[in-house]
Formats: sequence, structure tokens, C-alpha cells
Amino acid sequence: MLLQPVTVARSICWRCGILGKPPGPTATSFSFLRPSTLSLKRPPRTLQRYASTITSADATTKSLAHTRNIGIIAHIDAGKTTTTERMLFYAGFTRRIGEVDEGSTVMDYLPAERARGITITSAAITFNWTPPSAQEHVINLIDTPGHADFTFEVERSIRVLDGAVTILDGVAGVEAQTEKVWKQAAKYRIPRLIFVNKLDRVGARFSATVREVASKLNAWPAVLQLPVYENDGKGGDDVLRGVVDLVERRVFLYELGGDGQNITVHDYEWLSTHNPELHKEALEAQVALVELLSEHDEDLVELFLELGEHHLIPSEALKKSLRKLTLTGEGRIIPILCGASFRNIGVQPLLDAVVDYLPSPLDRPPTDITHSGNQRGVLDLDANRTCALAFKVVNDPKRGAMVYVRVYSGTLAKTQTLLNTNLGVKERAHRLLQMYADETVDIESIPRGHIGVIIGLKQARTGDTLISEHAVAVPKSSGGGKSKSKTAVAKYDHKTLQLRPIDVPPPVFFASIEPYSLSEQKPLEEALAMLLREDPSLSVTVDPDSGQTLLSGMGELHLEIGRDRLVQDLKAKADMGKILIAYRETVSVAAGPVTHVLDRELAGKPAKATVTASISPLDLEEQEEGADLGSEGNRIVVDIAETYISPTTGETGKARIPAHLTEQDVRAALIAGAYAALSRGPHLMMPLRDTKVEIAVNPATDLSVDSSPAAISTAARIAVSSALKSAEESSPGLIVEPVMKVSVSCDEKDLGKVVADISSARGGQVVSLGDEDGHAPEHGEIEVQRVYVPFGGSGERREVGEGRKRVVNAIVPLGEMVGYLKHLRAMTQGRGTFVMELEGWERMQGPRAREVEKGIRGG
Ligand SMILES: Nc1nc2c(ncn2[C@@H]2O[C@H](COP(=O)(O)OP(=O)(O)OP(=O)(O)O)[C@@H](O)[C@H]2O)c(=O)[nH]1
Repeated sequence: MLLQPVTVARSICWRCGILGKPPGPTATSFSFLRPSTLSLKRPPRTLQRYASTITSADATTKSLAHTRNIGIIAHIDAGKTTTTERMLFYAGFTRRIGEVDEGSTVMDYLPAERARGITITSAAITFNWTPPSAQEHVINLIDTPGHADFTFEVERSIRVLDGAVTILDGVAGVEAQTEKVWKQAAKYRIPRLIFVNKLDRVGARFSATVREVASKLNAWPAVLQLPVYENDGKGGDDVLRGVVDLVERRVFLYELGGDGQNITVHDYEWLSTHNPELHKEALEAQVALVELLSEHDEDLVELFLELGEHHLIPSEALKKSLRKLTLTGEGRIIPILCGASFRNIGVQPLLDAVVDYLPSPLDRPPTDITHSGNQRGVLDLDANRTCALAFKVVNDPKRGAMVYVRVYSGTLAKTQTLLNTNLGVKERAHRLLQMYADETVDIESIPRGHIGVIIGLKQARTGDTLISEHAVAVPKSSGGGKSKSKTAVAKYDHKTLQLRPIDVPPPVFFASIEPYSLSEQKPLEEALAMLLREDPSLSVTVDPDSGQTLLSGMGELHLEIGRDRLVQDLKAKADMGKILIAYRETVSVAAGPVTHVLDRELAGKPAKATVTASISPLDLEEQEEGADLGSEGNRIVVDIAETYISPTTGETGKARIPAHLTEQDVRAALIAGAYAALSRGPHLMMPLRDTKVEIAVNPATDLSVDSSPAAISTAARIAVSSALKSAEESSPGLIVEPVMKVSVSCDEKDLGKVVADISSARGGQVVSLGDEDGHAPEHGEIEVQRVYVPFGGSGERREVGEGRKRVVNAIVPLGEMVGYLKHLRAMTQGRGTFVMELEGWERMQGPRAREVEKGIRGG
């Protein structure tokens, strides 16, 4: 017997509330109404409402339970921005839907983003949403970039999220970049759900995409919706009309060509007569959903045994189970929704799912911190003291530096003085703002769990931790978080507390930056300083010989965007030179010990220090140990002698460090000097890698009252440089190149060409070939054959002649990958795509090394 849609009557309020009555048993047409008075020029109504919520003295647990800090993450072009614009429209925040292709979107608001049609920086935006079965919720949405060059940007956004919506392109399926971002989200155990977008397109493959979620993302897909295709009534092909909601057991049909607000709701009885095949599939899908959830949720098993029938499980019970399993953050069970944002299909149910299945800040485990150097712990969420993370800094022409923060504990109040624990400086939060893309409203405070912007901080950078004087942390072993007992709280020196810092990988591209004239040098330096505050994955160095300023970054696009930001937004009058690969060099033989005796004036004061240095190539074993190697893989060993032997009497005495210094000062100065020397090698003037430096001082004989930290570090730099030169003289150093892990996706018919090109023309090494299910060994945990795949895996809307997609995984030198996208496109009729990330560094030898060296010397 067919189940009557009991749940329709119970939870229709966001739809039938507008209508004033529940939908009838067969069909109901209605509109999604939205406030018509909203304008971006004035603070929208939702915004004022939120502002008053968070300025109230107690930002209560209740309001926190109704907050979702979420991000949208996906492959480039999957439709993040398009979907976000719809979300803003349905939430009543915008009056019309912005289109990426017209460059009129709210979220991509930087000129460079609008021009390129891609998301470059994460904009944070707040809006309200009321799902059918719940109260109004505040959604803080952080848009994240999809391009591989912005991985660091994605990661720094991800760590402030409580949950994420992953958008998949329903034609391309799970793409390589998605797998990468998925892993980043998994690293932070972020609960995720998936929206399979673009199902309106010819070639859309919902079933295959569901299967790929299992095979490539190693997750059990919990299919919550099925797409509905129907004849367009004009004799053409079937078109996407809406979705079957398997949890609520209803069918939503959207008005063709409409703005997505006119939706007809049908129940299963209608479906059984109107589209018996789809009805049958919906019933099967429901059984599969209940079975899947029951495998992981004992409560649902009990309910099932009580009711004895899959279709009798109420939708509320399904939702509860889905929420419970999603919130673990393990990513084992992933709710899957579908639609086509560009056609305005499926976005409101997606917003409901955000509230239903993604966590509030209260549902998340305590935040990881480090303190007292590199001790790990978790933040005490109950501490009534402010602790916030600056997750993004953006320079605004009118407002100055805008520091986006997420508050993890306490409340951040306007005019509060904050200690930046990364820089050790105190700064005042003059103004606080709530962000609506590039529109803002002033607020009095940002409570725990929320996201906002501070105006008035002069130094805070992306990634810095800001605290009030009395932050409290507890060690991880004590359990941490809300549940610990009072006695478990251990106080640390809060000045050292940092919210889980992100590792920035070493840059692999660089370009020179030249001011138009000498008078532009200072403004350029200021603009560069701002650029680095915004994006710590860029770095600036100055060539000591030529005085040239060099900007380094993660990819070609990364540097191009940096240049645009510098020139167009920060108004620096400068040119950027050609983008080049940031090679490194390393020593081929050991040299030293070399002793340098410094005895001269530094900054008008006598400076004396003697330092002895040796260098050697870091052997492979030591490279693999890796723990104390910096990002460039160098090891610095410091030896500060504790005793000395008198050359005259032969007696042993204690080697005392001069009273004005501590051992830590001496060590820090020696390390700084060694790093300065390693930043420029004798072979090609490139930074050194994989080099071991041993520096020694005996305080009794090498240091004196004239040994300032600057003197010690200068002596160390010269000693290490001399040792490097001596190594170069006995045997020339080697050039070291960045090597990339590359994943190319192409049609099967192009596989041969792609593999041949990578392995012969580009000197790459093909590691594995995957089919479109990406059966890579590390994804073997899910039994793909047991996964429910809608329509038995058929029902795909393939383009005629389109073959299977194949994936080529390879290791290729970065030098061979410059301009690869263009080449790949030409080889594959525009169908091939690829992603790459730094795999490691390799020493170059033979003709390729000579050619690169010639290029560097000649250039
Ligand atoms: N046919 C169709 N096209 C879509 C759909 N959603 C997005 N698009 C188009 O896909 C392209 C990329 O969409 P975006 O929203 O910019 O994608 P994105 O993921 O934000 O891209 P980045 O910001 O560059 O990472 C645009 O041309 C959109 O119009 C959809 O549902 N159907």
C-alpha cells in the first residue's frame, strides 16, 4: 500500500505557511514569497534583525544553536557562486539573482574576480533562513575559491567552518580538485553534504556521480533526492523539472524558466500515476536510505523493528539519524541533494538541508590550539574571555584593513583591546561590522561562534590569534570543551596561545616587481606589506645585489592575482616581470669548519662575535626524518659550549654567556644568521634546500660585552656563507626543482596521447591510471558494489559519442607543466582538466639541469 504523505501536512510550513493551508493530496501550486523591500544600499531587514540579536547582552546558547557557519567548497566552475547567489535571493537578501556570466554577483566582489568569473577570495556573508520544521537560523556563509592555486586560501577558510556544502558538477562528477578539498575538510573533520548541480545539462550523470562519491571520496552516499526529468511540452527532449524529496516523500516541480519561487508540490500518489517508473525508483531509494542509515545508527534499527516497514519510518526520524551521522565529521555518510542552480532548481531544499544536517557551533568539538611554543591543547569554550581567529584580512579602499574574525570563546566587543599572540602586540578593535559581501552594518559585539569584521587593527594578519587578557586553555588529555570538570582546567601563559596554525608550503613561482620610479618605491613597499597581511602564502624578498624586489607564490594564477591586487586595488605603480619557477640549490659536498671573527661597528656601536660553521648535504635518511626541518628542508644544529679549556693552564671552566644575553638570545641570533645565509646560495644565488648547517660558539672565548644579537647573527651569516662558498669551490652545487603530483582527467579516447605526452615529452612518471570511478588503492574502503546507485546506474544523460573519463596520476617536474592547460585542452578538444600540487623537490642533473642553469644565469 502506498503511504500517505503524513509528513507533508506536518512540515510544510515554509511553503504552505505562505499559502495558509496544507497542500491537497495531489497537487498544490504556490510561490516562495520574499520581502520585497530589501535593497543592498540600505542594511537589509534580515541584517538589522541579526544585528540586534548579536548586540543583546547575552548572546545565548539558544542563538548559537540556530547559527550555521558554513562554506561552499568544490571544483572550479562547479557552480558555487551561482548557487550562493540563489541562496541570497531566496533568503530575501538580494532583489534579483546575480549572474556569474554577467559579472554581477554579490559574492565575487573584487574587480579581478568579476573580470575572470572565478572566486578568488573568500567573502563572508550573513543571512537568515527559516526551514519548514525549525525556527529562523542565522547562516554565516564563507565562499571559498576552487582553483588549485588557492589551496591555502581554502584551507584557512575551512578551519573556521562548522560545516560545508560540497557542490559537484553533475556532468563532470567528482573532479580531482574536489577530492583535494574533500581531504582538507576531512582533516578538520568538517561535516559535509553534497549538492549535485548542473543536472539540467546534456551529459548530466547523477547516478555516476553518486557512485563516484563512494569510489573517489570514500563515503557512503545517502541519496535524499532524485532528479525529475519531464518533456518540456514543446516536443523537445526531457528537461529537468524538479526533485523527488525522499525524506519528506514529496515531489517539487519548478516553473520552467522561472526564478525558482513558483513550485508545485505533489505527493507520491500523484507520482505513482504520473510517472510510475520514477515512483518505483523513489520507493527503492527510500529503502536504500533506511538500510544505509540503519547500518550506522542503532536507534533507527530499533524504530525499524518496531514499525516493521521501511516506508513507515517518519521523516523526522530519518532527519534525526542523518543529522547525527553527518555531525560526526567523519564523512562516512554523506547526504546527497541535487538540482541545477542556474535553472533555479533545488536551492531552497539545499538551504533546509544546511539547517537540518550541518552543525551549529555548539555541535563542534573544542578547537585545537598550541601554546607555550608547540604544546598542543584545546580551547576552553566556556571561558568567558575572548579568543578569535583572524581568518582573512582585506584592504578596503574606504575602510582600510578589514580583519575577518571568527570568535571561538567569549565575546568580542567594540573598542576592546586585543592581544595578537602571533605578533605580541596589543591593538584596539575600533569598529565591528557584520558583512554582507561588500555591504556592511556596524555592530556592538561579535559573540562566540560568530563571524564578523574588525576595523582599526593596524598589524593583524591572516591567521593571527587575537585574545583578551584572560583566555584560558585546557590540555587535550583532560577532555577539554564544555564537558570537562572545573578541576581539569589548567591555565597556560595565554600570551602564547594560538588557534591551530596552518602550514604554508614553500612558494614555487616568483616574479620581480619594479616600481615605475624611485619615488614609487615606498608606496610599493606599503602596498606589498598590505598584500602580505592579506595573503601569507605570498612572500617578498629583496635581491641584495640588484636591490630587486621579488614576489613569490604558489602558482602562476596566484601571482597574477597578487599583481592585480597590488596594481588595481592597492594602487601600487609598479610592473611585474615574467613569472619564473622558484628553483632552489643545494650543496654537493661538505665544507668547514669555517670560523668568522666579527670585529667592526654595527649601527655605530662596536660589534664583536666569533662563530664557527660547517655545512653538509642532508642525507636522504635525515631528509625523511623531517621533524625539525623548516619548510625548505634545512637542518640547523646549534652548539653553544658549556665549558672551556684554558689554553694556558689546560684547566676546564664554565663557559658563561655574557650577562646582557640569555642562551635563547644567542641561539635565536645564530639561527637567524644561518637562515639569512641559506636564503642565497653561491651556485645560482637561489635559496638552499636539504642542507645541514652546524654552528658553534663558545661563550667564554667567542662572545663579549660587545656581542649583541645583531653581531652574533652577522657573524653566523658570514661564517655559513663562507662555508657554502668553500663547498662550491671544491664541487659545484646542484640545482633543485619542484616536482608536482599531477592528476589529469580526460576522455578514454585521449588517454594514450595524454600518457605519452606526460611520460616522454614532459619527463614525467605515470604512477597510476584510474577509471572514472577512480579506483585508487587508498579509496578501497567503501564496497562500491553495495552502494545504492539511482536508476541502477542508468538514466544518464550522456552526450552522444562521449567516452568514459579516465584519470592519469603522475609525478612531473613543475618546469614541464608551465602552460600545460593550454596544451591539454588542444590535445583533448577542450575536455581535459588537471590539478597539481607540490609533491617534493628533486636534484637536477644532466642536460636539463644545464639548460635551466643557463636560463637562470642568462636571465
Ligand atoms: N547549465 C548550468 N550551468 C551552470 C549551473 N550552475 C552554474 N552554471 C554555470 O557554470 C559556470 C560556473 O559557475 P560558477 O557559479 O561561477 O562556478 P564557481 O564554482 O563559483 O566557480 P569559481 O568561483 O571559479 O570556483 C557559469 O557559467 C555558470 O553559469 C547549472 O546548474 N546549470
